[in-house]
Formats: sequence, structure tokens, C-alpha cells
Amino acid sequence: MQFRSNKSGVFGGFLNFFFFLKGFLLNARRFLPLVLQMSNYKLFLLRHGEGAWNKENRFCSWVDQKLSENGVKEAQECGKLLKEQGVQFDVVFTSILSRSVQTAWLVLEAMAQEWVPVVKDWRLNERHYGSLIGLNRAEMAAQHGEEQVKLWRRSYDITPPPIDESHPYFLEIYNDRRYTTCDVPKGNLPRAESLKEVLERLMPYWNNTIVPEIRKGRTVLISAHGNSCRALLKHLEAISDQDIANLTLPTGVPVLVELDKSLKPVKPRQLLGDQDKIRAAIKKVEDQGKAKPSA
Ligand SMILES: O=C(OP(=O)(O)O)[C@H](O)COP(=O)(O)O
Repeated sequence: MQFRSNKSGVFGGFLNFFFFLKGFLLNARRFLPLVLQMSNYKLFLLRHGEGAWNKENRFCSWVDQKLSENGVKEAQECGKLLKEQGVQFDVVFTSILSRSVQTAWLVLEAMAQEWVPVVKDWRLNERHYGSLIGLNRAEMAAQHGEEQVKLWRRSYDITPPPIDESHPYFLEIYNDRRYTTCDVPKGNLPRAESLKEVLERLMPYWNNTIVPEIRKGRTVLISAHGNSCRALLKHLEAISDQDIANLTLPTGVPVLVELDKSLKPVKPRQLLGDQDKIRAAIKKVEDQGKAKPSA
């Protein structure tokens, strides 16, 4: 970088500084993107706050339940925590189920970042639990055994029985206008999904829509569901088909994943918040599949 002025005195000093600044800014345009590429990307995943059917221990899936009172608090607490940590989101992605959208709003409100764009897509929806939708997990465990319920919930490639027209929630789901807005015809939307199938429908959206935002250096929040977040973590962390069964996410707890420029994790994921409470919340979700006599 050359100083171009030969003039002396205050004016010369000013001109020298001007040309120095100009040269610096011109060069910065070239090296700043490189610096951004070298630094890690921060991605936040969030399973929405507790929904009404989380509380009732029913497979909720594509039924559009709102957050419970406790779920609202969880989302607000999550926003407060992220604000305290100085997180600044650039874009938020949600499913088209109200509980994930409502969670995103509450988080942004608690962070005073309501202006941040929220982008919704069915590909972030919860796993489609087929004919299990609406059923109580503990009652299912009493009828079919805890092992079977664990297979339905946590195996990687077992698809539960599909939902059909006789199912009490079929029309509520498929007559909903939101499913006419998807990038596939309504007739081709899933009727049941394994976690593997969730990952398959999620990947095009991840690669084509979310990844470009991350690569621009934007801080992204994905406010989604237990199983859509598990599927994404399986992909990011290359978790084996067997080990993914051991990953359970509690509601309302932000998960920070730091990625290098090839989108590989640079350190273990961090579940942010009080670690004792998080451990207890994970156990509570796992225990939902234990048999209890029907009320
Ligand atoms: O709707 C559901 O998940 P969500 O509360 O994350 O949206 C599923 O019923 C979660 O069930 P699971 O924990 O048995 O996989």
C-alpha cells in the first residue's frame, strides 16, 4: 500500500491518511470474505417448546397442536438465554406446523429480534407417524410392548403403518390448506415416515435453501421438531443408523452446532442451558415410551 502525497504538514498528513484508508478498504473487500470463510459457522437447532400433546404423551406429528402454557415459557426462556449469550440471528427456518412457528416468534420476541425473517417449509415438519398419530405412547407400550414402541420411535428405517382415510385425524391433516402450498402435490405427501424418509425429504431443502444462507456467514436458527432435528443432526454429525436411536432432544433447548467451511462439526454439539435440567428433560422424553396402565 503506497502513500501517494508528498505534501508536508497537517494537510499532507490528512491526505496520507486518506489514501491509506482508501487502500485498506479496497483490500478489505478482497480479504474479508476469506476471513469469513475461515471462521466457523454457528447453526442453532431447536425442538419447539412443549406442545399440548407432548404433555398428554400422544404422538402428535402432523396434527397441528399449539404450545402448552409450559411450552410458551420454554420458548421464552430459550430466547432469553440466547439473548444473554449475545446471539444475533439473520434468518429463522421453521416447519409449517404452528408449534414450531409459535416457538420461533417467542424466541425472537424475547431476543428483541422480531424483524428477523422467518421462512416456513413442510420439509422441516415433524416425522409423519402414520396410523400412530394421536395414540398415547404409554398405552401403546402396554398393548404392544416397550420394545415395539422404541422401534417405532427410534429405529432409523422402520416406517410405522400408514395413515388412511378412516383415521380420525386424516381429514384434519390432508384437508388443511397449508398442504396445498407444498412443492409436491398433496397426493404425494407422506402417509408415514421412518427417520430415514424424514432425512430424504429434508435434504433437498437443507442443501438448496438453508446451506446457502449458512455459507453466506449468516447465523441460522432452525425451529423444528424432535425428529426433523434428529435427522439433520444424523446427517451433520454422520451418526450411524444404530447410534441415532440414542439421540433424544428435549423441548425448548437450543442446540448449537459449530461447522467448518465444509459444514462438518468442529466440536461436539452443545445443548445450551442448565445441564441437570436438560438431562432430566431428556429422560422424561425417553420415559414417554414406558408402559403405564391406561387412565
Ligand atoms: O410430534 C412429535 O414431536 P414434536 O413434539 O417434536 O413435534 C412426535 O410425536 C415426537 O414423538 P417421539 O418423541 O415419540 O418421536
